[in-house]
Amino acid sequence: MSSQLPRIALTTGEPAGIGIDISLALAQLSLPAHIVAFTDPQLANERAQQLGMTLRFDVQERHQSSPQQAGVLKIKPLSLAVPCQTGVLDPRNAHYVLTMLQQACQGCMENQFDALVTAPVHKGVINKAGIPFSGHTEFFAEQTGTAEVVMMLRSTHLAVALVTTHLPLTQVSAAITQEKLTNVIQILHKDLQTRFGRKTPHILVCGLNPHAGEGGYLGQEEITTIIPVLEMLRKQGMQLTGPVPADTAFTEQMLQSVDVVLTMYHDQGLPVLKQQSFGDAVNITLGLPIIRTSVDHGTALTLAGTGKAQADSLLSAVKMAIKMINAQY
Ligand SMILES: NC(=O)C1=CN([C@@H]2O[C@H](COP(=O)(O)OP(=O)(O)OC[C@H]3O[C@@H](n4cnc5c(N)ncnc54)[C@H](O)[C@@H]3O)[C@@H](O)[C@H]2O)C=CC1
Ligand SMILES: NCC(=O)COP(=O)(O)O
Repeated sequence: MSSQLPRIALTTGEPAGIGIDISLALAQLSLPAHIVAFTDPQLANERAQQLGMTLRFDVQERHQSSPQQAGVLKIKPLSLAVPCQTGVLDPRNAHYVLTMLQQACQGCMENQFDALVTAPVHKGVINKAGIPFSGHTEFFAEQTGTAEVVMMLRSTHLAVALVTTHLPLTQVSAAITQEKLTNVIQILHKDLQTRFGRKTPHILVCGLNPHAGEGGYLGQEEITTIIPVLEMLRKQGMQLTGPVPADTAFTEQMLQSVDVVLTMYHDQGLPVLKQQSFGDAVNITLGLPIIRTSVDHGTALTLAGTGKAQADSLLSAVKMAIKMINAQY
């Protein structure tokens, strides 16, 4: 690590959405980190005017590291393909978004930055542009040459990790193989130890089927896949409870002494966390060679340019990144 001041690459995401709005809001704060927003300076300027925000833009290819000053946004300039109409998606700007993600990720890999914090992108419009894209999580895994990563969302009350991420429900069962589940639990266990200081992390593992399969009468995946993996990993000293029925996994009693709940698919775990803490939680990609945190919300197109978008989750993502960077100094 070349600097004790955390250096953060901030991607501002889909230009028509609230990513740039919340990045501008973040720049109103003094923060103990060097933060550089990857964005189109003209977009930043236009959106700031629309929002009635007064900010100074410090546009440079490479900035000297310095703590973020309230009222100044450091910008690494990129160019939109076509001007952005606030709230209106345009597939012609999909390459701009992916270039932003790619350059910021590369900056982290080359040690120009200590962490990557992302504002939301719109997965649909990137696909509409003819580019297969399922999410930042999968994109950064590919960019960094990482075979397996784990999505974990964390609020002050709860942490939820996913075995499968952005996958149609019809493909979930087949994707949960013994190998996949083993890799996911190993990454979760290791990163909770190394990045979050848990000596023996306690992972509560949900079943896939109702009632965790009801002894095989409501599905076989617990018997064929989940139970054998948990038994094998317990022998290696991991603290794993489950598979438990997902419908009662999130009761207060079940969560006592649990560090993270591992759910089998996106909508098994995230609605619970978002019901409790939407707008305040942080999305963390585990298993990457770089630190990556993100907001817990999407592009909220109808709020772009209105001043109604909350920047709390972005601030939490930045604070989490700073904490994770400082833990590795
Ligand atoms: N990290 C990322 O890049 C993420 C991207 N998305 C993408 O966002 C797009 C829209 O997704 P939706 O399901 O509509 O979710 P969404 O999070 O954009 O919107 C859901 C609801 O929450 C509100 N909301 C969202 N963020 C808010 C904020 N910061 N302050 C106040 N209210 C807020 C919206 O107005 C809407 O009512 C999709 O293309 C999806 O893929 C979704 C989640 C994360
Ligand atoms: N629901 C979380 C989400 O969609 C964010 O995914 P990613 O773009 O961070 O991979």
